[in-house]
Amino acid sequence: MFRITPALWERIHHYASFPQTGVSLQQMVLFGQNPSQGTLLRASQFLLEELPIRLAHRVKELDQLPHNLSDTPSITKVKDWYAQSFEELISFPSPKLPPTVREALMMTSSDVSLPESTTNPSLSYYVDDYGAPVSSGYGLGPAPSTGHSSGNGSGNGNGHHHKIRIPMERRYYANTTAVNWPPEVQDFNRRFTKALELIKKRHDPTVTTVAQGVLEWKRRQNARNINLDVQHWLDRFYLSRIGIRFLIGQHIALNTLQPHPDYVGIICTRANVHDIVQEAIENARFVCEEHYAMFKGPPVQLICPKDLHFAYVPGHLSHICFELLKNSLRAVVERYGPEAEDHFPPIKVIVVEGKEDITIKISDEGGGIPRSAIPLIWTYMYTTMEGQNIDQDFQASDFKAPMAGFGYGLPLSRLYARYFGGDLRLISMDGFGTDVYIHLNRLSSNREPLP
Ligand SMILES: Nc1ncnc2c1ncn2[C@@H]1O[C@H](COP(=O)(O)OP(=O)(O)OP(=O)(O)O)[C@@H](O)[C@H]1O
Repeated sequence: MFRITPALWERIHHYASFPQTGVSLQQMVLFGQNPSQGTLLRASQFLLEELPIRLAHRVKELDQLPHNLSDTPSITKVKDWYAQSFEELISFPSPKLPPTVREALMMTSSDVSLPESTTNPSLSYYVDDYGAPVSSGYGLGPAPSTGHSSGNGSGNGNGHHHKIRIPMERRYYANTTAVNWPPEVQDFNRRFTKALELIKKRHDPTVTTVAQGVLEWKRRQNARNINLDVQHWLDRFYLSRIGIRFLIGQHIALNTLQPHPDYVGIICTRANVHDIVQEAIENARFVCEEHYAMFKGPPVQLICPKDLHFAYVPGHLSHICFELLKNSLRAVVERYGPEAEDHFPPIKVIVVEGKEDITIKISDEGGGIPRSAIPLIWTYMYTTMEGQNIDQDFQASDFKAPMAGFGYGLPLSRLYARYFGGDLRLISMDGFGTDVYIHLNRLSSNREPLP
């Protein structure tokens, strides 16, 4: 079993004293196009610096959770995973590179204009425990030296040597197409990708394990709902996890997937909204029919231009739509009863493209939600499904959920929407039905909100 030694704690605290650096979807698209081994190396070096900072922030937070939550075995387990991944990254051996290659790596592009990112509007939602808005963590503060970060191996590796921090777009990217990369570079990229794959896998069950911890704690406290500070903490923690997994997933994809004209890593530059929503409708109806043992679930009407494209991570959008559709289907079935199979009122999905946003509205006639319950629906663990238990199968991934019962659908979907500068809103007409609006920022220049 992994243990956090006092020396490791010291490193964790040191890294946690540095701000995290947010990236935007637009930057990731531009930097990841036609990557050379040099670009990939540069991206690895950025991650070797950025990921330990993000992980360290989380280990520290996991350790300082309020109300003795950090004592639950599940939370301790998650903390150890974060610390272990942190240690693997900070001790990852740097490549031995000839001076010419090191110089080439430091070159940033002159013919590509590097896009800057803008503040993510959802950042204002993530306040710290004292009610103050959290900072974006972006800026020119000092960064810890990892011995990898500058690409020239000049860091002393003891973590106490500071240097001026350059903006993300210059740290992540180098214009390296005309360089002949020695085999060491490819070898390093391959090894680093393998290490990231292991780390990603280790953290697969994080959401369910943390949920388990909160559930244990809720039972111990005999509490019906979770406190506001725990709620805020979970929002920050899960949001940060989306970001860490996005960076890791993007890097693995860039290193391992065959080039595709519509994809840069896991980002689809021409994500077709109609097709993604249609697929989510089919999947949600299937799960609903299985769950209620029905032949035909409530009908879903989709009104969406067939040629509406934008740059997005399709997995994030499918996840949001699937979760919301499941909620609507369940509400309709429970209001009318499974025997009303042929008379269910349809759920309407309308997609519209505006100047800044693409908005998806999902309207159901499932009876709505009483106003008194509205604040609760955004809290984790709030569900009206009977027999709340964490399905062990759910561990496999975030994207394989049962019909309902976990109380994570709405709050997690909202985090996914906010991650790239969008939002999620719900308006209910008690006694009639619910409208949910998914706002997606189509400009994709917002950097990640990093609490
Ligand atoms: N469209 C809707 N109509 C009526 N009630 C809804 C609707 N959407 C959500 N709710 C209510 O909000 C609660 C919380 O929803 P949420 O999606 O967060 O969790 P869940 O569906 O219960 O479980 P899961 O984590 O599996 O999604 C639901 O249990 C339900 O009572």
